[in-house]
Amino acid sequence: MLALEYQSRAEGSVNLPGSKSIANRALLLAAMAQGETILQSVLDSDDTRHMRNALRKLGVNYTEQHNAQGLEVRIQGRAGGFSIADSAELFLGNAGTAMRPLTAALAASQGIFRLTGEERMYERPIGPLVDALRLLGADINYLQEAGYPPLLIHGASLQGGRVSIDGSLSSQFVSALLMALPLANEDTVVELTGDLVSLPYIQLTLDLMSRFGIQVQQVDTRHFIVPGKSSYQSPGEFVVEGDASSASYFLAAGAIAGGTVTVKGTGLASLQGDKAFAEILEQMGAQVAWGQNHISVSRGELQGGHFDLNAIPDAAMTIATTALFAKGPTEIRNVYNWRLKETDRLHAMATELRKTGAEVTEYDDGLRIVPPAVIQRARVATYNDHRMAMCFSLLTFAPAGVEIEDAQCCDKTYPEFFQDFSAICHN
Ligand SMILES: O=C(O)C1=C[C@@H](OP(=O)(O)O)[C@@H](O)[C@H](O)C1
Ligand SMILES: C=C(OP(=O)(O)O)C(=O)O
Repeated sequence: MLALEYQSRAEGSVNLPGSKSIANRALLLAAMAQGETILQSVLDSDDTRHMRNALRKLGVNYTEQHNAQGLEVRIQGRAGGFSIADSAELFLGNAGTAMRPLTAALAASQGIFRLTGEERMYERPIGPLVDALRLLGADINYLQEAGYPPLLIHGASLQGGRVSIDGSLSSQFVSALLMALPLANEDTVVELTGDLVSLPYIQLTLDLMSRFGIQVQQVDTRHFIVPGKSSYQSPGEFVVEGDASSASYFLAAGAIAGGTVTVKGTGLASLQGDKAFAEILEQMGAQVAWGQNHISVSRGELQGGHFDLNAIPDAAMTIATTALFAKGPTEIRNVYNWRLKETDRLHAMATELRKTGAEVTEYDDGLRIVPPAVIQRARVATYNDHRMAMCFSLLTFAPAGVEIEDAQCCDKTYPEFFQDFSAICHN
């Protein structure tokens, strides 16, 4: 249990760790590309370790070295899919950005692959992705419950042509399919169905594919054409930008208790949708200054509000704890898929926010949070969810402080979070 005592002020700057979403995409695309890729500032955390270990088991040659910018990974690309002589078991923890993309890439590779993970991974759906891949000729079997990992994949050649995929539970299904389709035998027209979620992550995938030499044609918001029989091309050196979701905890600290807090590594030029978190803070009353590659936030009189946060589901959790410091209620809506992530985040968040004295209504797709007159000291359970540990750290700015159970679950995306966070906190 980690006790965070009262801190009256937030001030300083932080060099963000690399983006999880970009690192796991870049690692996979570099492994399938023609030529050597040197990835710089790669996030070194559980989620990217699962991807890196999986690539190693798939026979990808790479070296790792720490330098001043963080982790450098030099990858010898395979100029195509993966090929192993017999079978491999890949343990992917609870990393959605490893499980979903590898499922698609391995369905189009050679060999027999068993994809396993933590218990929670077996409760996170993958059915819509498997359905789409099967339509293209993939041979994928569920080893436990239909629609969920673990999976047994017999690599096959994917046909291409036309395919539709339901994007209403996770954008990762769409991203995974798009990234694997250059391995198919012909071009593929992809149609997205359902109420789409987390859209900026699909754009991120298209941007990364383009950086690795594959141009996807976007016909309209629901139709894409991906060239088949194509190989990714190494961009040479590629620098992973700072993680915009990780930035949210520091920016919220500035909004609540600034001083000015600056995050370095994400900003106007960032490819990540979660940079929009700073705009929500601004709407709540914080002062925000943008640079190409940094964002600074200073304190303002924070007001609650009504926000549709479907586009920024990860940073949205930080709005829920920031809401405790705002005047008036905050409603966060259209985040139904919080229920499918590291834990049922709607339920977990409602339960833990109530411990502070807040009045919380849990909807199917969101929360209404009425802040308490005085925030109570809570012992916050984290449900093995890194973002629960990180977003509740903001309660250090309440005079009562906060206690966080199993705080080290932040290892999933940000092992040094509490060191970096304490460096901007002052009493
Ligand atoms: O594609 C990605 O890198 C991600 C997409 C989002 O998931 P959903 O599309 O499931 O909302 C996000 O929550 C996750 O942390 C990373
Ligand atoms: C939802 C998340 O992770 P994953 O990539 O496992 O989906 C997250 O990081 O908040």
